[in-house]
Amino acid sequence: MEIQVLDKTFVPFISAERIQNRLEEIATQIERDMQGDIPVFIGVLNGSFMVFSDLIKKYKGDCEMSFVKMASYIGTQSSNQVNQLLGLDIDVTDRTVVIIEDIVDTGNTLVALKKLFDQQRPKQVKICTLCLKPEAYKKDIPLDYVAFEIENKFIVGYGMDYDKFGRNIPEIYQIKE
Ligand SMILES: O=P(O)(O)OC[C@H]1O[C@H](OP(=O)(O)OP(=O)(O)O)[C@H](O)[C@@H]1O
Ligand code: HPA
Repeated sequence: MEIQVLDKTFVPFISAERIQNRLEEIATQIERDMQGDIPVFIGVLNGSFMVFSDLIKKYKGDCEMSFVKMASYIGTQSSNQVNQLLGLDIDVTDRTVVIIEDIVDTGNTLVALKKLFDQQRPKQVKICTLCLKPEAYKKDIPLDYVAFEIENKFIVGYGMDYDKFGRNIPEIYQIKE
């Protein structure tokens, strides 16, 4: 069923069940790749709060976690300027960092995050994202874990907003054009 968020109409896109199934697979994949390392999971606020919570509940190994807060979107458009609103409060020197994003779109946020983390000389930085828009992403930072590759259309729900609204919707909706 269609939903309305502010002035835009959205149609159902990825169900809550499909999200949980993919997160189960990705948690298992990360566990396998850690090979004894204790990762530091970093959630990128605001958008990643739901995927972060669900993914780390499915991760069975030892881990640490923290958050950073970045913002760049106005409505449905990237402003191309990524502002860091909350910085890193954990020492990641020589640690394996797993950055958890809700979506990689233009990749502007990812470039800013990579710069922030590389300054701290971690052992490695892995990138995990719930959604990736391959047509929009033109940066060369490799993505390690991608739950869904999607077309280049605006989405909302499961943490992601349209102009601050829609984050609390438990599944993902796509804009109706
Ligand atoms: O690849 P990009 O084009 O940079 O887009 C991806 C970023 O955009 C969203 O954040 P936003 O800046 O909207 O802040 P929010 O997390 O508070 O919604 C999303 O959570 C990603 O962090
Ligand atoms: O499609 C999107 N929806 C919500 N937030 C976003 N941030 C980048 N792309 C998107």
